[in-house]
Amino acid sequence: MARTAALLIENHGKCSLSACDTDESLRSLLQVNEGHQKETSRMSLKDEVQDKYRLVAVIVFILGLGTLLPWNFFITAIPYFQSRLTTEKALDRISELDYSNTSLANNTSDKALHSGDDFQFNNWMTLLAQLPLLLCTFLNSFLYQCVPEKVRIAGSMVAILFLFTITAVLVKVEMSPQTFFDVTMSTIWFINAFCAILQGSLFGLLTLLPQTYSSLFLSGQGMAGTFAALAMLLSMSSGADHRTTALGYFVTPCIGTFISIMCYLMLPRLDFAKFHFSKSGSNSAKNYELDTKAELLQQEVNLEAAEQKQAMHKVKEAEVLTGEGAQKVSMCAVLRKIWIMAVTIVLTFGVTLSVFPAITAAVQSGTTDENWGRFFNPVCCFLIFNVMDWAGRSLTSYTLWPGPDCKFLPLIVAVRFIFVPAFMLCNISGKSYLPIVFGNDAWFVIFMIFFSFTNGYFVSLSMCLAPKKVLPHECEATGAIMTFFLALGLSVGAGLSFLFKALL
Ligand SMILES: Nc1nc2c(ncn2[C@@H]2O[C@H](CO)[C@@H](O)[C@H]2O)c(=O)[nH]1
Repeated sequence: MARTAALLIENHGKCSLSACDTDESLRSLLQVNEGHQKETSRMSLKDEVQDKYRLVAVIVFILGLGTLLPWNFFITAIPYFQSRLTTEKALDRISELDYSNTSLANNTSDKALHSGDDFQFNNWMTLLAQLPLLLCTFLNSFLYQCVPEKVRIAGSMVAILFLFTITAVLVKVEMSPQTFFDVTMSTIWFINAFCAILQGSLFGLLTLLPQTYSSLFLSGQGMAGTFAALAMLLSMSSGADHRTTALGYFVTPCIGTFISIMCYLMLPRLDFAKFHFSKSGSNSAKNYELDTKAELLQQEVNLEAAEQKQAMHKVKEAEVLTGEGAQKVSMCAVLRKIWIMAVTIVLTFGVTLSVFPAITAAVQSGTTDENWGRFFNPVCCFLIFNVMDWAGRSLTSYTLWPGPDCKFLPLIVAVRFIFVPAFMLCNISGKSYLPIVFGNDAWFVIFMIFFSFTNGYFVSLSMCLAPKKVLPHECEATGAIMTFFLALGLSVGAGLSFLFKALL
């Protein structure tokens, strides 16, 4: 190992010397070489600092779950919001009627109850959740320089907790449907704005931890939807009345967010996190370089003599790359390399959000079984979506088909557009233009399984393949660009949902 370390230092010198010949570059090269002694002790320190009991891993998973709680708890509760808006709107209309004409009263109240979506709640909710995500992802890229990370993360979580508490309290407060709609939409806007700042800041923090922790964070995000669907099913099966059920349901994310805050506050106390977070922003590029070498060195210990040659090649490659790291990263150059992945994620989320949840949540069971009718939506729409979405994301741990060089990926993903008419032709009441072709519940379940699985798979695939198309020093920029396109895809889909709803 010592011999390899010496070779590395020698190599580093040669490589960097050929790459740079100005005084400044030579000075920085000397600094880097001076740092090699520190590097060796850092490497041994890294060996010692372990994630005890995998506590940091668990906390990162919970934080991931916490970031997508707001979006998932709001979409899963669509029937609650609609029932509140619909019933009260219907009552409003009934009170405006001339009660001497009973049959008219019956007809109109029936119509009002069935029109259900007078406020276009699903569409507005989707749009007002995703637009702040897009805007605040932008905002966070400036905010991170002037607002400390602790304030952004802890502040956002406290704000989310406060807004969830308001939502839970509102369950028991009577108000006019219009006021209820306005207050709910404002809550959705602000809760998702804070959520975007939280998500962006946590992604930034995660770059300081080993890569497996980013996967755990994404996994936690994937579990948030399942958590919300299970919370809904549990509160529904408690047998309590509608309002108490909704109250129990909205108290769950309050507890979840509180636990996330506690977890975040615990994080800097853990040695493993302390060690990684001590890397300051300015040092992170250098530390990345050191980490890469430490990992290469560790790998080499176990290599046979023949394999060592190959490993040295890898080291040289890393040296060349870190040499280039000193150069400025051009966003346009990175975008040119990853545009296929960017288009893929926009198309995937564009198709998904254009029907989920705006149209899928309006699909009803074709059976007459009242009990199944109540559970149809939380189970067949939300639980299936979230479990299969998570399964699709997980599959990318085993395969990354069709690989980073496939030029047809956007075309393959565009095939998912077929799900849009498929869902539109399902059992949705009150349609004006389209017939019900897929009235059987089994059709909806089959569509949902393929729709959600491919969503999870292609989202994760594009996020995993993008960094493979760029050099290591361009990875951070790649992450930022992909996060922007992820948010863009969600917003485009949310906007399209209005069009598809109007075509029903
Ligand atoms: N990563 C990420 N995915 C989101 C966000 N909002 C909605 N989604 C995804 O949108 C889909 C529909 O809920 C699921 O795959 C969610 O994970 C967000 O803020 N971040």
